[in-house]
Amino acid sequence: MTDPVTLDGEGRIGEFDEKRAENAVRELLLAVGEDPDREGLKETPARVARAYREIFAGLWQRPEDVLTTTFDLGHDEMVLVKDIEVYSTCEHHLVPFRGVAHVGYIPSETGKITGLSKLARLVDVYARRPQVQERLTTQIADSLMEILEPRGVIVVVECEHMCMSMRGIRKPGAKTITSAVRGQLRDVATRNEAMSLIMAR
Ligand SMILES: Nc1nc2c(ncn2[C@@H]2O[C@H](COP(=O)(O)OP(=O)(O)OP(=O)(O)O)[C@@H](O)[C@H]2O)c(=O)[nH]1
Ligand SMILES: [Zn+2]
Repeated sequence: MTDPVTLDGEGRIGEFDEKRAENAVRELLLAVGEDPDREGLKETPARVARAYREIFAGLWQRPEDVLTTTFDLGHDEMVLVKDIEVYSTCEHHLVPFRGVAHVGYIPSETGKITGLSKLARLVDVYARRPQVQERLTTQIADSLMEILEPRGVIVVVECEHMCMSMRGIRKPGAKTITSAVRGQLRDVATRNEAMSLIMAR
């Protein structure tokens, strides 16, 4: 099965090469000293390839593909969706990092807003790529600024990185918090209001 040709975030044309991923997983199993032909592993390369297709699906999506529904409601106060679950993949070790994202914005003068679920979809577009948390955070903020032209944006991401928990420094529970703030949300009072909403449990 091959994907239809799609555009990735940078406008490149391409497709996920499932066969190549499958071969690479088989090679990896051999490299770690496993037997990819033993009963339990026979289907694993194909399974992992399908999983990678899903985990990295965001490479073939653009933010404008998901921020489709916009309305001009004239609402000019802050809109904030918090605790959006994030599953992403650390580009250094190809292991997961997971946590939550909080995404807020103050609509444009005309009150251009988007569907709430679209903010969560936007998080997924960028999370489903090989990532670092800082880039994930700024990409969400910058694409919202570009597409909704709001007066301000705040994005806060809190994640635990498996590369710090299950290997290396082995510090499970350590959380990394990153933020990106644009436009009017840089004003101290507005930013503090957003942060108190985000931090309230
Ligand atoms: N800034 C940033 N660093 C990350 C992120 N995910 C993983 N890292 C770090 O990337 C670094 C890669 O460091 P290297 O020294 O090249 O790799 P390494 O030898 O495996 O490092 P250790 O994890 O310290 O064992 C590590 O310090 C990771 O903690 C991220 O989202 N943002
Ligand atoms: Zn890592």
